[in-house]
Amino acid sequence: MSTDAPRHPTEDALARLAAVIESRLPARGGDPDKSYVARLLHRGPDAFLKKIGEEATEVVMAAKDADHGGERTKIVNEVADLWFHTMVALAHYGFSPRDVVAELERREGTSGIEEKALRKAQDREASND
Ligand SMILES: N=c1c2ncn([C@@H]3O[C@H](COP(=O)(O)OP(=O)(O)OP(=O)(O)O)[C@@H](O)[C@H]3O)c2ncn1[C@@H]1O[C@H](COP(=O)(O)O)[C@@H](O)[C@H]1O
Repeated sequence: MSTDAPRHPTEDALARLAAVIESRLPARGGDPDKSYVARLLHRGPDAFLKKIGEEATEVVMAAKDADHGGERTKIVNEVADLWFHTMVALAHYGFSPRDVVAELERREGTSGIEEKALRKAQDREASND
């Protein structure tokens, strides 16, 4: 897990939340009776992975509602729920938001179209071997 210092206010907020989530891990003594995060982690991957699926669906529903004149801010609320639950999963698997940001930084400047073409060329080469 990365221990780099946060470099931006957004990262700072994510790093603070990640630190709280990590403090709720069973190995760190998180108490399922007092903490929602500790309860989710205590119940194991099926519990928080199911929440990620639900929250992702809620993001889609909020966006579709907004497309039909519904409240746009619901999108932000649902994405916050999704990010939060994915952060619980990251903590369980020993990662932090910094690791995700590092991956996005690694991809910076590479067009998805370029990346996909490269991947297909590599697949073709591998299947010719
Ligand atoms: N950001 C969040 C956060 N976002 C959402 N949630 C909870 O995630 C749950 C979302 O589930 P739903 O919206 O589906 O509501 P629900 O029907 O009550 O959920 P379930 O019964 O299905 O679990 C709710 O209980 C929310 O309160 C959060 N709970 C905690 N945090 C952060 O985590 C920190 C630690 O929380 P505790 O571990 O509870 O102290 C808090 O200080 C916050 O910073």
